[in-house]
Amino acid sequence: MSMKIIQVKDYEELCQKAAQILLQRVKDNRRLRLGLATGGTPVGVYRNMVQDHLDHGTSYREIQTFNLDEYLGLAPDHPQSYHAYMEEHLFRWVDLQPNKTHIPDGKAADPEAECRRYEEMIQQQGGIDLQLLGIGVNGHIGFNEPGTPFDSTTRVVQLAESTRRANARFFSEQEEVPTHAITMGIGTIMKSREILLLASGTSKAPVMRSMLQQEVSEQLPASVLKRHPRAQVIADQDALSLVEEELLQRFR
Ligand SMILES: O=P(O)(O)OC[C@H]1O[C@](O)(CO)[C@@H](O)[C@@H]1O
Repeated sequence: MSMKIIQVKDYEELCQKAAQILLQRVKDNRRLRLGLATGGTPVGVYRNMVQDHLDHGTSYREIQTFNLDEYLGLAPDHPQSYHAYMEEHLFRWVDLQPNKTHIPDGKAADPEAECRRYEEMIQQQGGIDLQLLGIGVNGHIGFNEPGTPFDSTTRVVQLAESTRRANARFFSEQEEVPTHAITMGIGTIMKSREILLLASGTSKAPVMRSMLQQEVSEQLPASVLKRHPRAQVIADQDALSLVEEELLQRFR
């Protein structure tokens, strides 16, 4: 199977659909190794998972999670760190075990060593079964900006200015947005057995068109998913508003 697109009406439906797929995998495999993403898009997905946990008691006790990335220089308790984001939106509400949730340490004394440790730990734990992804307006996945080699692994990267601008909304000032991050590489992401990418809203419409239209290229990191044997994209009508119906048909 090659990359498939699930088209949904709006953000709410996107979140329901994504949560439904994640929950199914969690129920099928109590020891699932789940790759998690941050950013605005997955917030509603996590809300649906929390609601399901409260309503139906779906348990995460044996689940391991691996986050894609973390800002360099932000301690876990910094309010804009991805550690804090995960606590706020998911970890504190469900029964995930703290020793089974993994996020790169943005405050590591030796960031290069931290990257090696993180990459090795993922592979030692058996690799990721299902990786959740968002997409940046420039096509980045994780913090893998355009030009990232497809065989890259976990490493320190410099953020593109467009990424820092897009994420400035979470900080009080643009200057506070870190300039660097630790991110899984494209190679790390592509080793996942299954991938689920989410795209919502008109700001993602141009990049979604490019991703579907253009050849696979390191200039558009998310395009690599067209080479993954089990990748699905859930996108709402706004995100697909610039994609011609004929092109969409090829990914159904
Ligand atoms: O969901 P958003 O906020 O549009 O972000 C898209 C992507 O950009 C990032 O937030 C990084 O800039 C990723 O973590 C995310 O997947």
